[in-house]
Amino acid sequence: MAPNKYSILLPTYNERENLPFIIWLIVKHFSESGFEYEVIIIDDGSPDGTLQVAEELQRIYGKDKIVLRPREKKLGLGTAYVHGIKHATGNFIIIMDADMSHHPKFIPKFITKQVEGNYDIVTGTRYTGDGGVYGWDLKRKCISRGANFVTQVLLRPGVSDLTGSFRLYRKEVLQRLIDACISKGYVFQMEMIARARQFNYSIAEVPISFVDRVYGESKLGGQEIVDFIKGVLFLFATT
Ligand SMILES: Nc1nc2c(ncn2[C@@H]2O[C@H](COP(=O)(O)OP(=O)(O)O[C@H]3O[C@H](CO)[C@@H](O)[C@H](O)[C@@H]3O)[C@@H](O)[C@H]2O)c(=O)[nH]1
Repeated sequence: MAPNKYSILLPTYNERENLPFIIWLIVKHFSESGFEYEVIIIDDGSPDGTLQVAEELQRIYGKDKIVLRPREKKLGLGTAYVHGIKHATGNFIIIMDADMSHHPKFIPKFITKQVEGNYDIVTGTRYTGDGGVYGWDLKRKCISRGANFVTQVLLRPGVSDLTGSFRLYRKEVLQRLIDACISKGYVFQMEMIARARQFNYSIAEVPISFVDRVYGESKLGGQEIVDFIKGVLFLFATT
């Protein structure tokens, strides 16, 4: 049987400063653990020149390790994953942020957990065990906690952190969930877990520390929050 291969989907929008660090850490942790991998960078026409940095990283680390699948304009986080999976050659997919809030040191823990329990999905949690959030102001903490509380009550997902987005999926599971999911943008992450529960996929959690970005800005704005509330109500009604 062929060894597992892990495709890391890395969506980027204005991540020029962060990209070299996150790629270096991904390469380091995969090299140390010996798992086979590729990183697929999905840049949405970032005006800060992220794609040029990605091209330079591809030159350094090689085209087999750094795959570029850019799009011309900003089309949202959810569709970036949809686009990325089309090009993934691994049998497992890892999705994570490129802004250093998700540390690649957790990836080997996700993989170990998946292998131990033969899970379909392993999801990072900030809200149990050693998990935590560092660097957010009170407003952002309240938004995240509030969103989690509401989704826990309405959707009863069986995972402690529904709005996080550091996850490992079996590729065919992710593909089926993507096909079933309607939401775009931030609520996409939440719908993925809600649909996974509907389909009876097994899900494990790994505590992670989420550290607020130092460079660049979050793309979470008023419209995303409105879309999120609409999305929760839609999932409450349909799952
Ligand atoms: N390609 C592409 N990438 C995008 C887009 N919007 C954001 N990204 C990339 O997606 C990642 C997360 O975006 P942020 O805007 O930094 O997210 P955040 O506000 O910190 O939110 C994070 O935490 C939330 C939970 O608290 C998560 O729900 C969310 O998915 C994300 O992980 C980053 O790598 C960013 O460059 C887009 O339209 N297109």
